Amino acid sequence: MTASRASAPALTDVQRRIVEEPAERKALVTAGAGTGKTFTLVRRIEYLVSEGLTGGDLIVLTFSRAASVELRERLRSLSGRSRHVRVTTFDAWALGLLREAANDETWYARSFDERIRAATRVIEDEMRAPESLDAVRHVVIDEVQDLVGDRRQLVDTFLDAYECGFTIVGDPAQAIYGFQVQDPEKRACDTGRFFSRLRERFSDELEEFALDENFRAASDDAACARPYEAAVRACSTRAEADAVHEQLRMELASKLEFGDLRVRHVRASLCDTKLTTAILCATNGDALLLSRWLADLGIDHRVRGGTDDHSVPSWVAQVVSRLPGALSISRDRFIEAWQSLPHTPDLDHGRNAWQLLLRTAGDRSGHVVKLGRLHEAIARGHLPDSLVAQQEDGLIVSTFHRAKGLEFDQVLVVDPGSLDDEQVAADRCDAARALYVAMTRARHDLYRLQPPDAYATRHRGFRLVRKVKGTQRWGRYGYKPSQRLGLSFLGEDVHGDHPAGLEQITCDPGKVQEYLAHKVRPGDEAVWTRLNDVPVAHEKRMAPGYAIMHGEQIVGVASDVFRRDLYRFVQQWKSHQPASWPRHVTGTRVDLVETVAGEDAAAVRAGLGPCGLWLAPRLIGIGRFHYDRKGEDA
Ligand SMILES: Nc1ncnc2c1ncn2[C@@H]1O[C@H](COP(=O)(O)OP(=O)(O)OP(=O)(O)O)[C@@H](O)[C@H]1O
Repeated sequence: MTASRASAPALTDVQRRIVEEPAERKALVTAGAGTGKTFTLVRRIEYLVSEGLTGGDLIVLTFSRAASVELRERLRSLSGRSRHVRVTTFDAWALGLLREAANDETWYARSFDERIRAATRVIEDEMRAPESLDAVRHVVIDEVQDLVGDRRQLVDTFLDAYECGFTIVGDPAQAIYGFQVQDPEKRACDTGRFFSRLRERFSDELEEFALDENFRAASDDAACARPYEAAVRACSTRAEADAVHEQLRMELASKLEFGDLRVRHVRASLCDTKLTTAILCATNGDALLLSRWLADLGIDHRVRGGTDDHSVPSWVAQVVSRLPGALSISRDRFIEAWQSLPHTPDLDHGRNAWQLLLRTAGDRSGHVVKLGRLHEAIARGHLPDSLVAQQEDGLIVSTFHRAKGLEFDQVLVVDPGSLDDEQVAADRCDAARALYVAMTRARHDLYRLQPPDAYATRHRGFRLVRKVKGTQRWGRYGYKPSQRLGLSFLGEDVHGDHPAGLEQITCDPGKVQEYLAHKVRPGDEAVWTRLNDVPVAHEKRMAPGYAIMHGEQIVGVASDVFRRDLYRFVQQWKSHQPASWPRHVTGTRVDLVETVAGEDAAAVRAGLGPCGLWLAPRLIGIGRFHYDRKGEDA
């Protein structure tokens, strides 16, 4: 997705004007999909750096870790000091401000939204606002259409309080991060409010720009959603959303069907490594079922996680396990351990890995990594974006939302179907904009893809796979209201406090770690097996324990989060009867093997050293329940 500076395309006249504005300029750029907003921002940052701005003078803000990694990657392709500009998410920026204002470590334990609100109060209060903010000369924000709720307030407050220039870019037609404001009414009011506030507040100084040349779409098919941009941008009522959603669906229906994936040459063109390919679905439930279909056909792929899903790579725990008893690591010891890892990782990658660890948990000298600090950073999720970046190569399956900001050579879009009657206007507008985003991601080819009924969330107009109330999960229901046939998995479903083998079901934890490092691969099947028949603690509202099996080997046990959500799901209908719990749950796959930070004492008891870091599988998919009792089998 990046190009070296020498081979980078030339800027258009408007792009150049934006790029070369003085640092004190307040510039708002609104433009459609694929018109080069991010491309222009990168060059703008490069220009500002060439004009003498440094890390302290320049703030670059993005929404998600994925967006900040993408922007940083693009900056890295440039030469000089712009490679080192700090790109940060709103959440990381807020946390940084709070820590500067008062070195109170308890901020880590608060939610993202709490930190954002607290950081806003810090900026408002002259006595507490960090001095570093006085130095800021320019703020760059990408995808500003998503700025709603607390994050909008944070930026509003900062721009009111500090006199600095800004370059803010966005596309109102792609405003779909509605989850930041749960209440759809409030969300409808908030959408677009940042743009209008900016225009009011800086009416005299604001310089507005529009980009209108689409550089992404190199074919008519790839450009087919463009004519709907104005309608998508403007839609705010139920009728408008329904109309444009239907028009986009009809446009999609006129595109070529990708073909039957059971046919070998069709599969081969899906997995062509010379092309980047994405399959996009409306919901995560759709994406998980589609992923199951691909797995059943033996097609390698990755499901794109959410913005806050992050996993620490397995090499971290593997390196630590090669340094028994160590409390800190030097570069030489790290490289030595790195070279002994399985799957012969290359040395350049090892040198980068060392730099990432230093950034995460380096000591004052900048030459040694403290393992205690590393444990703390992993446990708190306070990690550099590049350490936890999702792997983006190969075939990607994603929701429409999560594909925002990305582009691919070929894109296959699954028809989202008509909007549900019960959806309110704000959600309908979000859905129309999400479909527009999906249909604007292709560089060359845009296709339709229809999964078979067995892998679709709807059957004969009935939603058999739907969101489970009060959880982030997707549930598989039957035609009878009492039927509970499966549940989706989340990142935190494998118990992380103690390593596999130590509690609930005992075996040699060291051997499990070896097994995870050498035998478990992304895409492998995992089966959840109920550990006991005791109808567990109803007062704790938890389902029984489950062991996670990879073939004959136990690789983990279910976390309390999973057991509570399973309890809630199964008991939803049968609240006055003792529930029957699935004997097995199949249909889960290993997403990856990751490093987790658990209890130090548990690691010591397990013979895994003093650092509390070990390997655990992360699982994905919508499981399928298998019950003991006849007639209830899924
Ligand atoms: N002046 C240009 N000449 C040639 N290609 C360009 C130019 N500007 C941008 N591009 C290319 O157009 C594509 C889209 O650019 P970019 O991702 O920056 O668009 P965007 O407006 O941020 O898109 P979206 O909002 O849809 O994510 C990229 O491949 C980029 O390299």
